[in-house]
Amino acid sequence: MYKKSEAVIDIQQISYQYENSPVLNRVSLNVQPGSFLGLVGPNGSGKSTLIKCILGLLKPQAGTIHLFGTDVNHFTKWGKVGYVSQRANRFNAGFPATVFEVVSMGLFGQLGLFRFPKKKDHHRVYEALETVGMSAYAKQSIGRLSGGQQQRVFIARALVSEPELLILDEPTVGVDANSARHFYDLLGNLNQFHGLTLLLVSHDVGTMTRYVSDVACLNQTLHFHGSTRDFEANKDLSALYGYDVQHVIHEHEEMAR
Ligand SMILES: Nc1ncnc2c1ncn2[C@@H]1O[C@H](COP(=O)(O)OP(=O)(O)OP(=O)(O)O)[C@@H](O)[C@H]1O
Repeated sequence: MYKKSEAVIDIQQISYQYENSPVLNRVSLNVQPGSFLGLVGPNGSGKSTLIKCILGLLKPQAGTIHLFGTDVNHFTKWGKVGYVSQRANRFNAGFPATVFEVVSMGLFGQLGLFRFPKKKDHHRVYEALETVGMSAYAKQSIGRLSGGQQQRVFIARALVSEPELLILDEPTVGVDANSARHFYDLLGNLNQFHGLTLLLVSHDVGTMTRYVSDVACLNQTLHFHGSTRDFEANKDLSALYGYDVQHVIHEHEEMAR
């Protein structure tokens, strides 16, 4: 039995609806320190909505969410939480920022917008780029990198504030299979050797389950939450959540681009 204060994320019975359409129904989930949780579910099952609730961007109509033991409504230590969104790797070639500048943006939360990075911060940016194997690209323009390389830069941006929890929403959409594999290797290393707690939303269940320690299956309600081994042993569940899921872009997402 875990204590609430020990969980990195503790979600109790949350429900969320957009106007009249219910999306999350009494979802409870906890993420323990050092774990690597893969969140899976079909299109429209509420995964991104759940992530937005965890990040305090949406307020559930019922239930509670605690981050590091603090109610999300009162949580202020956002430097502990890194987030990489679905659309992080979609900069076009003309975007006027270097890789170094993009990663430096991850420090703004701590520095304040009007303080320029000092030498120490400079070092942290390079260290984060080193961790993701992209330090050689620091001076390049972000838009000229491949989708997979951009994605690594966004991980570096999230790492520069030295988070304890990293949340990634569909990070490998639009990235080729080889880059995606390298990307998962990187996440596996961050989890195992840097002790980072990870929450990953992905449709690529086959690849994901080779890396994650735990799996949560969501379709408005939580259908399963347990170890990867137990998920794979449950053949009906792994077939249902593993193979019939395609990534489809929603109309409201398309409009937001
Ligand atoms: N801003 C919004 N306004 C109204 N409805 C929304 C909004 N965002 C999402 N929805 C709807 O809520 C449901 C859940 O969406 P959500 O994006 O959380 O699902 P998802 O599991 O992340 O889907 P996908 O795997 O396709 O990204 C969908 O039916 C979606 O159309």
